[in-house]
Amino acid sequence: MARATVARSCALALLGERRRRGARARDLLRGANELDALSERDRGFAVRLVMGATAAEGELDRVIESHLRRGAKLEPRVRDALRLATFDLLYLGARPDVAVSQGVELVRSVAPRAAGLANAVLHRIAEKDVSALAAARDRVASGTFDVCDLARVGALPEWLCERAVASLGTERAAAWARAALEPVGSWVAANRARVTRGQSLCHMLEEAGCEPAEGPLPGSFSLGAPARLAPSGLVERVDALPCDLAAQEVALSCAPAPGERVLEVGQGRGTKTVLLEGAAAAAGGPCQIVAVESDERRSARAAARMEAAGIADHVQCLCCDGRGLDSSLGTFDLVFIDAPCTGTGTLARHPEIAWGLEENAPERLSALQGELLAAGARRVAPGGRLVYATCSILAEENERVVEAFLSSPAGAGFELVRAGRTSWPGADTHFHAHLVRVRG
Ligand SMILES: C[S@@+](CC[C@H](N)C(=O)[O-])C[C@H]1O[C@@H](n2cnc3c(N)ncnc32)[C@H](O)[C@@H]1O
Repeated sequence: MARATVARSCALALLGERRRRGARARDLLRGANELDALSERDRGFAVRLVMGATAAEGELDRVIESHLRRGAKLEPRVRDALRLATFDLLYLGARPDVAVSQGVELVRSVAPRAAGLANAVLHRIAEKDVSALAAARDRVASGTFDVCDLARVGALPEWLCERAVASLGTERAAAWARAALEPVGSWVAANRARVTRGQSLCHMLEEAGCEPAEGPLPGSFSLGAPARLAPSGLVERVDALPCDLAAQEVALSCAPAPGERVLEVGQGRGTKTVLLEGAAAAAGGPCQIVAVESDERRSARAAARMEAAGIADHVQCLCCDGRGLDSSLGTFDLVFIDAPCTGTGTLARHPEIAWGLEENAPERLSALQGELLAAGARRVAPGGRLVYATCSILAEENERVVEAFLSSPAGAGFELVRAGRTSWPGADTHFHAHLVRVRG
């Protein structure tokens, strides 16, 4: 009897740990000692399995349950093993006999008595669902698909696919769904506010064994060996900022001039704050940023990060609600709203998002987004810029929010300069809209 491979066994252990600790897959994988014992290849496979089985969770359960007796209950660790095997079978193109026998062995390793059930279920999936998915893929490729096909191909909830089609049109929605389970690139940005170190980041990344390659944006690098980044200390010292190309594009598109006053709403951990300071520094000198974040822990972490980045003298971190900004803050040359959103442009990087979202999340968030935009607009100086950004693909969080703002009293005196989504292959999708205050 073949035993489950070491990569699959490791993936099963990690999936179980994730479930027990309620941890996010990415956080768990970052600190997982189990992975260190694996070869580079096995490590990559185990990571792919954990990320994929998490991202596809709801669809894998639908498929598995369609072959169980009604009301049958699965032990959580048996379900984990079946999810891994089903993901392998359907989405990684494993040879069916290999995926089935490996899945059975995985189940046997945690619950020997469930091996027979696993064998029956996985055989049925191999017989029925592999060809059904291939047919759905063909229809998506030829543009003759419906929402169910899109949901199967991307292992996504149908309601989300429906909204993606309404927001993006069929062609871009198909590309978005197909990319949902694909691994994304590992990108870093240089801290360009720290000029001497920023200039040699490529060298430092090489020395750390990260295999950097220069990216298409100033200070951007893709990493061939991203696992080497954490131990290098470059992130801790804020020489390098782990940051997808789409997020880098958004920050660079705002590029404050030296000496400008900037208000950032939704600072999070401060990645874009450093990028904004870096853009100003590259243009000749620092800008002055007031960065607002409502989450206390994040705000405190951002403040510490600004110290480590060497820009604390130019950045004031405020923990408060961006909807109630104090007028004593004055006005700003640039107000940048990095709005909380569904994150539907980052599914491949954040595998919990798709099946964790409630159907009313876009509406709930768009109300908050509109309020943040209106409050931020009040702090824009005459002639100043207002930039609204999300990492969502959905029109209700993007275009609709900007349109509602422009047609409301808060939007009087603002003009839309440009708006659109980022479109780097193998990267996240962000939305950014640039407005100017034309009247006082
Ligand atoms: C898209 S994330 C920010 C990402 C961050 N700017 C970066 O570059 O890493 C949005 C942030 O807005 C914060 N937020 C949510 N509601 C807010 C509110 N009412 N006022 C201020 N910040 C808020 C969230 O806590 C979250 O950190």
